[in-house]
Amino acid sequence: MNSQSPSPNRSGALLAEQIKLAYQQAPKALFVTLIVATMLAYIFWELVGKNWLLGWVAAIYALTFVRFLIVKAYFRKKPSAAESVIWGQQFYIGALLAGILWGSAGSIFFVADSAIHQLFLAYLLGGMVAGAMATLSSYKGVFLAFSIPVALPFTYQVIMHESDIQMIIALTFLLFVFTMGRISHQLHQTVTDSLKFRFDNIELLKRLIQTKNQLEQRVAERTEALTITNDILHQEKELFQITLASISDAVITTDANEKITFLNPTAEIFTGWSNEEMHNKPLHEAFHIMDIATHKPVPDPLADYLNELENSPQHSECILVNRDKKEYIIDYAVAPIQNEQKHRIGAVITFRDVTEQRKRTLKLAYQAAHDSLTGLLNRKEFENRLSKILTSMRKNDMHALLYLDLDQFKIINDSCGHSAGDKLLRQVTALLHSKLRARDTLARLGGDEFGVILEHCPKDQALQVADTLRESVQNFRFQWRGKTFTIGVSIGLFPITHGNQGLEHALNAADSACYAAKEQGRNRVQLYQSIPHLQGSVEMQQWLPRIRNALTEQRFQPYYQPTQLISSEHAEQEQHGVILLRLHDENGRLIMPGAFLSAAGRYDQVLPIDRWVVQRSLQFIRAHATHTTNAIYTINISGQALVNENFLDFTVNSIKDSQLDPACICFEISEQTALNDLQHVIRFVTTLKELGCRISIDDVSSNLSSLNYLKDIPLDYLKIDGRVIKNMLTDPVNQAMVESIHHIGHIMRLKTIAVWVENDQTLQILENISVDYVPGFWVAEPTPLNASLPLTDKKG
Ligand SMILES: Nc1nc2c(ncn2[C@@H]2O[C@H](COP(=O)(O)OP(=O)(O)OP(=O)(O)O)[C@@H](O)[C@H]2O)c(=O)[nH]1
Repeated sequence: MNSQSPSPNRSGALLAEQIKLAYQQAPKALFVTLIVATMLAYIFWELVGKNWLLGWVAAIYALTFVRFLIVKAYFRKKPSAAESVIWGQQFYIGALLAGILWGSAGSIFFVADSAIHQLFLAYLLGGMVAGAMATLSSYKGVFLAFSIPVALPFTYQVIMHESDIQMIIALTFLLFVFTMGRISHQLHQTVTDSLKFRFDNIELLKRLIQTKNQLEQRVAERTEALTITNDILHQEKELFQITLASISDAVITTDANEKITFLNPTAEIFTGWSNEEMHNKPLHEAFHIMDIATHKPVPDPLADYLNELENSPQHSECILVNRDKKEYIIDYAVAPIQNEQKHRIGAVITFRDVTEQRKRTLKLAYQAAHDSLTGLLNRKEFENRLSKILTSMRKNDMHALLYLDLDQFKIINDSCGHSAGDKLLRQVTALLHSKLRARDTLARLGGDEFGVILEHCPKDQALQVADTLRESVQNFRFQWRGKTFTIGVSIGLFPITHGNQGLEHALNAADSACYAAKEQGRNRVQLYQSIPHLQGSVEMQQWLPRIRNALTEQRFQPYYQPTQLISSEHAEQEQHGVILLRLHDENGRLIMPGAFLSAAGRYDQVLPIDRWVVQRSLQFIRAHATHTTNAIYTINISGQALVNENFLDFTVNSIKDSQLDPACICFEISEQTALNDLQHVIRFVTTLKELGCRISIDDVSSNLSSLNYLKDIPLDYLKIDGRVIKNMLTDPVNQAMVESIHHIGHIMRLKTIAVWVENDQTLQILENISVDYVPGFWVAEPTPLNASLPLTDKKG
C-alpha cells in the first residue's frame, strides 16, 4: 500500500495510533502537572489571593483527576480504530481545558511588580508548553489546543505593563511557544511518519507471512503430490519387478549404450548369468546368439531394430549359447525404450525357448513330406520338387523322371503277409538308394510305386541308370522264413527338357511309359518317346474327363443279352441273361467297354461305374420282375469293386432297398480277379450268397491250380474261357479241356456256361458234353435295357 495516499482504513488506524500515543504519554504528563501546580501554589502562596489560588489548584486537581479517569477508561476499553475518534475528542477537550486552566494561571499568578516572579511564571508556563510539546505532539492539534490558551493570558498581562523588560519577556515567551509549536509540528510529522513506516512494516510483514504461508502450503501440497507420485512409482516398480520375475518369458533390458540394466529370473536361467553379474555389462556377454542357418554369431542383435523403433517388435529365431555353452533355439523380439521426447534410452529383449516346438515342427514337416514306411519322400513332396525343377528349367537343362512299379509284389503280400511286403519295400528302397547319386531324388509314390528325378542327366545316361535300377531289383533276392523270392520292376522314363508341358504331363508321361513297360511283359525300362502307341497312352489319359462326364451326363447304357439253356438235364426253365455295359460318346456313338474300361481301371473310375451299373441293373430287374418269372440276371463286377469294403456294403444295401428276390441276381467275377485277391473275393461272395444271390465265375481255364483255389469259393455258375471254346472244333485238346472243366464244374455242383459259341457244330458238341447254358451272339444280340419292354431272346 502507498504511504503517500493512505486508504480510509489506514488513516483511521493512523489516527487511532496517534490518539493511543497521546493517551500513553498522558499519565506521566498528568502526574507532572499535579507536581508543577502544587509547586506553583506553594511559591505564590503569599503573593496572590488565597481564594484564587486554592480555586485554581482545586480546578487543576479536579481536571487532572477526571483526565486520569478517562485515560484509565481508555486503556480498559482498548477502543477500535473507529471508536478511537471519540476518545481523541475527549482527550482534545481535556488538553484544551488544561490549557485554559494553565493559561488562567498566567493571570492569577501574575505579580505585576515582580519581574522575577513574572520571569519564573514565564519559565514555568514555557516548561508546561515544552512538556506539552513532548507529550501531546503525536495527536495533531492537541498541542495547539493546550499551548495557545496557556500562552495568551500571560502574554496579554505582560504586554499590558508596557515596560521594555516585560516586552522582552512577552516576546521571548511567545518566541519560545512558537518554537515549541514548530517542533511539535515536526515531532507530530516524525511520529506520523514512523507510524506509517510501522504500518508499512506491519503490512509488509503480513504480506511476507501470507506469502510464507502460501509458499509453505504449496511446498506441503507439492510434497504430498511427490509422496503420492513416489508411492505410485514405487508400486509400479514393484509391479514391474514382480511381473518380470513371474512371467515365463526371459527379459533383458539395456540402456542406450546396449549395456545390460536388468535380467529377469527366466533370463538368468537361460543365459546362466545372474542379474548382479551382468549389471552394466555389454549385451552380447549374456545374450550370445547365432544365426540358425549359418551358425554364425549375430554381433549386434539390436542393430536390425534401430531403424524400426517406431514399429512393433519383430520376432526372430536364433540360437542362444549360454554360459555353459549349451544351445537353445529361441524366439526373440526387441522393443525400444523411449523417453517423452521419443529418444531411445534403451531396449527390451524378450525371448523364449522354442527348441522343443521347433523340433516338433520339424518332425511334423518331415512327416508331411516323407513316407513313414521307407523314410523316402512321399508323392506330395516329390511333386513339389519336380514342380520346382520344371519351373527353374533353363534352355539346355536335361533331367529325367523315372516311374517305377514293382512287378508281382502282390504275390509277396499274399503269400508271406503284409509285414513281409513292408520289409521288401524297405529293402528295395535301400537298394534303389545305393544305385543313385546324392543329388537324385527318390520317393515312394504309393503302394509299390517309386519315383526318381535324375537331375542333369541326359536321356541316354538316364536309360542306363534306369536299367541299372531294374537289374538290381531283378537280381535282388528277398528272404522270408527260409524262402527266397525274386521280383522285378517296370520303369517308365520321361526325359525332362526345356519347354515340357508341366508337372501333370511329366508324371502322366512317366506313368504311361511304366504302364507300357508292364503291358509289354514287365521287368523292363520303357522310354516315353519310343512308345509306338504313345499317342494311345495320352488318349487313355483323356478318357478320365470323358468317363466323368459320361457318368454325370448319364451316357452309360446297360444292355441285356440272354443266355440259352441247352442241357436236357434241367427240368426247370430258368431264364438267364447278362447285363452288359455300353457308352454313348459325346457325339452319340456307341462305345464298347473294351475302349474305356482299361482307362477307367487306370484312373480309378471303375468303382463309380460299377456302382452305377448295380443301381441301374437293380432298377431294371425290378421293373421286369413282373414280366418274367424264374429269370436270373447276371451283373459283372470288377476286381477293384470286389476288394472295396464300401462297395460290398453298397451292394448289399441296394439289393435290400430294391426288395427284389436276391435269387434272381447273379454277380459275375473273373477267375483272374478271384485268384488275385482270394480273401476279399471269398468275403464278397460269401456275403452275397448268404443274402441269397448267385455267383458266376468267368473265364475259367483248365489251369488245375486255379480250379483248386476255386473250390474255396461258394459258386453257382462256371463260365468256360471263350478261347478254349473257340478252337474246340479244330483242336481235340480244347474239346477235352471243355469236357474236363464241365466235369469238374458238375462235381462241384456248378452249372456250366460256354461262351464264344460261333456255329451250330460247336453248339452241338457242347450239348453233347451237357454244358448247361450258351450265351453270346449266336443266341441273341445284346439289346439296350428299356424298362418298359419285356426281355426277348432267340431261344426256341
Ligand atoms: N506290404 C505292403 N503292401 C502294400 C503297401 N501298399 C500297397 N501294398 C500292396 O501292394 C500291392 C500293389 O498292387 P499291384 O501293383 O497291383 O500288384 P503287383 O503284384 O505289383 O502287380 P503288377 O504291378 O501288375 O506287377 C497291392 O496288393 C497293395 O495291397 C504297403 O505299404 N505294404
